[in-house]
Amino acid sequence: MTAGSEERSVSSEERSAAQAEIGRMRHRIDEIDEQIVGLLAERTAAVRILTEHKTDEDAVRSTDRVRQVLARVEMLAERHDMPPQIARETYRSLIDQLTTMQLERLAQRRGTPA
Ligand SMILES: O=C(O)C(=O)C[C@]1(C(=O)O)C=C[C@H](O)C=C1
Repeated sequence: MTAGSEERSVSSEERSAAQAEIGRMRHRIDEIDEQIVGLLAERTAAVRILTEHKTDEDAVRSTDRVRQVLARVEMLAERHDMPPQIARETYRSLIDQLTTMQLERLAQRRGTPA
C-alpha cells in the first residue's frame, strides 16, 4: 500500500474549484501586501525623521523601546488571533534593518563609516 492510497480521489471539478480559490486568495494577498508595504514605508519615514534627533549609538539601539515594541506587537497579534511569534519575528527583523539604517545615517552625519 502506498502512502496516501486510502485518500479518496479528487474530482477534476474539486481540483479546479481549489485552484480558483487559491487564485482568489493570492489576489487578496497581493492586495494586502500593497497595503502593508505602504504602511511600512510610512513607518520607515517616521523612523527616518526620529533618527535626525538621535546623537549616539545607544539612542539608535534603544533596547528598552525595542522590547516594548516587540511585546506590544505580540499582544496585538494575540488580539487579532494570529500566532504572536510571527508578529514578533517580523518586527525583530524590521527593527534590525531600521537600526542598521539609523546607524548608517548617524555615521553619515558624523562623517565616519558605519
Ligand atoms: O523608537 C525608536 O527610537 C526607533 O528608532 C524606532 C524603532 C522601531 O522601528 O520601532 C527602531 C529602532 C530601535 O531603536 C527602536 C525602535
